[in-house]
Amino acid sequence: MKVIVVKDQAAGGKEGYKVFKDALDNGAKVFGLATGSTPVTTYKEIVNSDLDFSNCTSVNLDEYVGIAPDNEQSYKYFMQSHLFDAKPFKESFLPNGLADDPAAEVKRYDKIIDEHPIDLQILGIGRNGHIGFNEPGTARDVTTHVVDLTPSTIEANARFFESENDVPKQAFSMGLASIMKSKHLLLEAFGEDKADAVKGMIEGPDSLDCPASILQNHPDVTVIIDEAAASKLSKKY
Ligand SMILES: N[C@@H]1[C@@H](O)[C@H](O)[C@@H](COP(=O)(O)O)O[C@@H]1O
Repeated sequence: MKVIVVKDQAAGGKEGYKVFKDALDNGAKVFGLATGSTPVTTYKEIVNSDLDFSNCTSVNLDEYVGIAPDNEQSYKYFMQSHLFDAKPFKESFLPNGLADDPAAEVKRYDKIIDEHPIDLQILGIGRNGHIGFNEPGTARDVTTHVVDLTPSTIEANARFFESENDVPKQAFSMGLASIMKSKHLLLEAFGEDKADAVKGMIEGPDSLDCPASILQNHPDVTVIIDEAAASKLSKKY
């Protein structure tokens, strides 16, 4: 893993932007995208740049079950407002939170990922080490699936909703096997509440208890963290 420690999230956004730019310059055509507060500064740098994704495809990591794409809490809405409105892609895929038949939706999404192999996948990390919505204990050979969110994730994501009760209890998520197929992975983490998860990912045992520790097995991972998220690492990076 290439670990880059920056002062704060704003500086992390600038580093994240460089990874996207390098990928584009090197011919990347398919970008795996993430939501949450973490990638926001990277998306902002991209929006304020002249990078052009109009010949590219995006494939998002996850979406809440039961939420319509035009609902402000949906990940689709997040992507529109943080990136796509300013930087449209040729085509953009997200799971459909309102799919009538979840099993068929999972198949549809796996087919999309198979047909659009991801060149660069950006990831955040949950406080419990989840990536996408792959919670601790998730098997590593799983592709897209419906996840029952853990109380810790529901509590952490409640800040985006009026109350914790409004947070959906399930989500569609790319699986760990799908994520590991991406050519290059960029994981970002900012703030002290990510320090344990970051330590588990980089220095902890490679274990299902910390889903992000699977990244220790990927040949091309860039990790961008701020000093607070790096504060529990025993080695200097
Ligand atoms: N499914 C998302 C993840 O993709 C994200 O990485 C994580 C961290 O969110 P944040 O970046 O807001 O801390 O939260 C959610 O659960």
